[in-house]
Amino acid sequence: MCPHLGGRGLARNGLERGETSEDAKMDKPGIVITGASGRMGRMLIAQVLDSDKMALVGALERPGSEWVGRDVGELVGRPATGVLVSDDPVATIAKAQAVIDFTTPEATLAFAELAAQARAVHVIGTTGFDADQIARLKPAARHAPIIRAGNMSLGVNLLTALARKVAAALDEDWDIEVVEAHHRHKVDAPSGTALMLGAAAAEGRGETLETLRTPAREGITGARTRGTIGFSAIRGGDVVGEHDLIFAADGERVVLRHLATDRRIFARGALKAALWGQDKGPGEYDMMDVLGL
Ligand SMILES: NC(=O)c1ccc[n+]([C@@H]2O[C@H](COP(=O)([O-])OP(=O)(O)OC[C@H]3O[C@@H](n4cnc5c(N)ncnc54)[C@H](O)[C@@H]3O)[C@@H](O)[C@H]2O)c1
Ligand SMILES: O=C(O)C1=N[C@H](C(=O)O)CCC1
Repeated sequence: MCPHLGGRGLARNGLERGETSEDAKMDKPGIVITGASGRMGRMLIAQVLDSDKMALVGALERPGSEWVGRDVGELVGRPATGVLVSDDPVATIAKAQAVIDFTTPEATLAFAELAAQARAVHVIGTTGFDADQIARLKPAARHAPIIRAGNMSLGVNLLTALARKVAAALDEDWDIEVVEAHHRHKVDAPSGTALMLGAAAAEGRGETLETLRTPAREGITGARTRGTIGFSAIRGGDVVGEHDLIFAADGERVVLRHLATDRRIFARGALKAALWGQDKGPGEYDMMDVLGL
């Protein structure tokens, strides 16, 4: 781990004598967006540019991206901002008070180390981590806050709290299944949201998802094993994200459903997390912490 490069606690209210609004803007938490040209990256850049509570200080793309060296304004169909897309995470993250990251698991692991060196809040929306990759985030969380959630929307986090309660109230006569649908470009399954809902249901039953999760079904699977949690994934078109958590018993079903129709809900949650984390100590947090659920 390198010495402290960045640091938080820069936010303050009002202008100092002789200071312009542009100067004051620099005292707001400086945000770096990774995966800048991605579906979420563009959404995040637009929301940070529109916010009066934070300032965009950097944007990252993978080396070789056609967007490297171009102004982020161009990415979101706006005038030039002076912030150029970079492929240099070391120099860019050193300037950050928060890094908002919706990329890939391996990229996120590298950014976690750099955010920790800068003592910057790392907001992780990336999904598709395996257990080993999640464990590899731990050293970074000893130096700065990491806020990670498979879904940053208020609706899904509320539903997750509800899922825990419903699962606690219903016994194993109620089979639990998660069915999710996403756009044709999504690379991971089950979705991060599906895993959040499954984990909450398992917790409600006093178990972990690792013990209750049933492998994906294909062929002659045999009858369902009582008490397990199953997952099914649909991929197609431009579906933003749909999740059903189904509790199925003889004669009746309870279905908890979330439908996302606009990616702005995820970006909104991520910006909230970046601000919330500014006065938090090192550690691992999630959106339930941010939202106080
Ligand atoms: N937690 C949530 O609320 C939430 C919401 C939406 C998407 N996601 C997740 O966010 C991730 C991204 O989703 P998306 O739809 O924006 O994908 P996307 O493919 O459109 O965007 C990912 C971007 O990351 C860039 N990237 C990859 N490696 C990089 C690197 N080393 N450095 C910099 N940039 C790099 C890619 O070039 C791409 O532009 C996925 O894991 C997705 O599941 C999470
Ligand atoms: O578009 C995606 O990819 C999404 N990923 C998250 C997940 O895996 O649940 C959240 C919904 C959209």
